[in-house]
Amino acid sequence: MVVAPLLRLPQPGLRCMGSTLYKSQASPMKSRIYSQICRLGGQTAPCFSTSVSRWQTETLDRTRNIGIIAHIDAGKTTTTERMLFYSGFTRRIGDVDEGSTVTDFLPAERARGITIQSAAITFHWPPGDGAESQPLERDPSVPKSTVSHTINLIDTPGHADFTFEVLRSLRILDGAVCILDGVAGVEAQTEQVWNQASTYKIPRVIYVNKLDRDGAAFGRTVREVSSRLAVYPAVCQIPWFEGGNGAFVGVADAINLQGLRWKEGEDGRSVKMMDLEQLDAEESSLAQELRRARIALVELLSEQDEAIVEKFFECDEDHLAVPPMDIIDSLRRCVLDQSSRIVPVFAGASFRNMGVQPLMDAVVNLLPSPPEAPDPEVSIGGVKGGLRRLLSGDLIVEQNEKASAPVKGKKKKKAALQADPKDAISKLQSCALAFKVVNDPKRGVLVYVRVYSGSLDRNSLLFNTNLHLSERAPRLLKMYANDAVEVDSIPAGHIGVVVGLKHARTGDTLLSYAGNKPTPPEPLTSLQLRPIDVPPPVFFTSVEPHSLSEEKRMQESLGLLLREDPSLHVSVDEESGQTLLSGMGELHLEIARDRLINDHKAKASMGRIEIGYRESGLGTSNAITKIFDKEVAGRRGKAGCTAIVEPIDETDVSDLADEDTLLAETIEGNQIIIRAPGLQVDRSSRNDEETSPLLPPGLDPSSLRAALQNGALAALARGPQFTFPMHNTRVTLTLNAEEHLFGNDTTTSALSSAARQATSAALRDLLTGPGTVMMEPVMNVIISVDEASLGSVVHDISSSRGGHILSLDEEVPSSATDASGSPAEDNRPPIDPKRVYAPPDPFETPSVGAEVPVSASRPRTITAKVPLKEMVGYLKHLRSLTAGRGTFVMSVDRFENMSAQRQKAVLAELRGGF
Ligand SMILES: Nc1nc2c(ncn2[C@@H]2O[C@H](COP(=O)(O)OP(=O)(O)OP(=O)(O)O)[C@@H](O)[C@H]2O)c(=O)[nH]1
Repeated sequence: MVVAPLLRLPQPGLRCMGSTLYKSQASPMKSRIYSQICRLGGQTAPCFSTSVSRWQTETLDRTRNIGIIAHIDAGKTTTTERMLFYSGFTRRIGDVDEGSTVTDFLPAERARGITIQSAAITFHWPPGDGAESQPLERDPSVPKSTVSHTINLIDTPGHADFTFEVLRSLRILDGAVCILDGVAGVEAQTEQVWNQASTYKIPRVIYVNKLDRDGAAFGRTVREVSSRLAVYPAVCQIPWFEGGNGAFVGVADAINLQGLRWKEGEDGRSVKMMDLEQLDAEESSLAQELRRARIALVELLSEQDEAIVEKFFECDEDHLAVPPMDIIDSLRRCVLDQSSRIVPVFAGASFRNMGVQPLMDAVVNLLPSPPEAPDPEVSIGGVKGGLRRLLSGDLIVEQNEKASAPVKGKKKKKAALQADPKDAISKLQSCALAFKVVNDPKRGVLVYVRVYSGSLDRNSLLFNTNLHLSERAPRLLKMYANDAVEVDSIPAGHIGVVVGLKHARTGDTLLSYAGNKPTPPEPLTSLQLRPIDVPPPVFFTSVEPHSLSEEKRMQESLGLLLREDPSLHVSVDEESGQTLLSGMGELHLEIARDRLINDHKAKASMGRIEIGYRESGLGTSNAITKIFDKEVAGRRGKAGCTAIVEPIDETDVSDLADEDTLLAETIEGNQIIIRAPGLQVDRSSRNDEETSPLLPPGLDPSSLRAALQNGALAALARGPQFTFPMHNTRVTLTLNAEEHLFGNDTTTSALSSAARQATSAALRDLLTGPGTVMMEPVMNVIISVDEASLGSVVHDISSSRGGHILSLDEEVPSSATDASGSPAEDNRPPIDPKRVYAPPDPFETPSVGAEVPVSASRPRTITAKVPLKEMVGYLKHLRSLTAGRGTFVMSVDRFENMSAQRQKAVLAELRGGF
């Protein structure tokens, strides 16, 4: 029984095995591995000692923080389960279809067979004690996969509704395995996730799975990789089909020039290995193809890597003679070099337990360790750049030079940056990104963190730069799916869990710093690791507790859900008192409902899931002044302000800020401008606090600003005519000290009420003048179909669904597929798939490797803009139009004004119910 790392140099004891099964041999190497397996077989999870003496930076070289990304159903969970099994982490292979997997451990995930939450798991490959147990020096003449590595694996979800879950997980990865379905090839969602990974410059390898299925086409998939993902596929393995077109039985390895054959029906731990001569005897056409694959591989690498060219000449220009170790080194250099565009491709059928161990070797051999990964982007005081540059002081120096001319409305931040930022940076002890918050029924709320610099220690005070508060980290854990071990610190480059945090949410940046101050020195308070913009939620539903006594518990559960997933939003409709939950998609809200009711045991029900329409003004309102004057909780409150509302297109507020501007900010599609002429705000105080001689004691400009902003936001949550939230609306609030401040009676709650009343009145004023309009979410839709169904799908989108077709290309414009909204890849020229090596697929003519077949099954991509309403339930319809082959992805493009006719129809439908 062998769980052998395969993509290594042939070992003396292994090389001679020829066509005998590994299992029956007893080389010294194998018996070492065997004893490890037996030992690991006796426990469900390998144990870390609580002292992390070797869990330090020097072990980082043997650590991989990787993720698996793919289209839904490509086989991520199935492959992960095999990885856990072969590494000795589990003793039996979990099955997605039976609901017994380790990674999909939420009840909702097991029930639906899809991955919803990303789970972080640590295991070792090759089996052993991971990075900690290894000698620090490595023999460079053998592959990295000959020594045990620590793999932190983040399983990312594949459904489009969970785009932000994917993005959040991607941010913390140093490398990724992209799994493709060998039958479906590169699908629309693969492109989407691929482009998201490109945004973060994540080095990747590709694994073509499901090659055991009828219709599997490795060669076609490889060519699609070049044409649709715009990278050069470096074919490292080719599939082994019995007799050329029979059952899938293994792979031929172009790096080591050997055949690997698994036995049908076994758990995959026994692998028959054969060298080229043996392969010639057993499967000669495969051996010939393997030679072609090796030549193509060396040729491709030579185009990008000088070192391999030298080796090639040293080997008398014989492609087959180049040593495997040189090829591995060259591949690694290309994978880590962002400009190379080379992506190694591997083959397998995880469900049949074939191909997973070589893939794990590739993870260790080819993907980067944390220090080799691209410098993570940070933003600090309005500047963006790499974390390593920030820590070395370069980023701040550069910014100081740029910041010498002050910019309107941003004086405070610039001033802070100029106040010896280098000194502040030197006080930074550690910074980490909370990438996942999970409510564990036994352990409480677990905050998964990736530490980027320093070491996050137990009991240290963590400042949350998103929430601007500090909390202590009482306990730290190293996680194994749903098993955990306590540790004293989590060093840079590693992933761990903080238990006991009360506030930290998914996506927050946490840092510890030297000194006893309650907040870190400026500009550290604004440090953000890889911030992401979350687009507005487009579906909503009401949540109702079963009884009044359940209200508190329901709100607590909702609070937890929001910490776990900040792309969910909760609001309360002021008039009806209803709690509304909004999210990115129907499935997103359905899952939230399941989690609330089944996992959090909240006694509540959810209403129908509806589209989140918006409302916007068609012109500018009159200036409306309101004075709030009322006794609240035994205390008189009096304050006033003037509001004007108007529609906007632009979201840039920097030009609107002047000396009198207290706030100019865009929040959720609306702008709030607060002006206070003559308030004489002094920003020069020693403690960096603002003051004004005109404000009553206990009120400072910062609380005045927050109170007015909250009031305006509350009013914007409900439009005057259709009661949908306002969008594309600018509210300008003006506070005149003489008329609107009333000494000690002016409290923050009175100011907030005055702002709310004035804004609401200005919104109502629109109805007697220009009026308002309903807005609807319009989606960027990318549909993948084959040539035969192209016509009917295009017709359906443009005539029945009121969509605009933007393009009918085979190439997908990468920016359109990037749900993060940022341009994904640079504009690199497309790659001609005809120039790419790919082995022939069964039943194809041998020349097919150079020829792209033009047939009815050629994949086509339709890019369109379609109102979200018309996309509800679209998948089912698309499947019926395309004989089950079509897939699509969509992301919010923008909210658009609706025509009077469409508005009338939608309102009638809403009143009458769907
Ligand atoms: N024939 C065959 N089926 C496979 C293979 N790998 C996975 N499957 C099946 O494909 C389906 C989807 O597999 P999963 O592992 O759940 O896919 P996933 O990518 O994790 O899906 P999500 O979690 O929903 O994103 C399951 O029914 C698997 O049994 C394979 O190599 N061959």
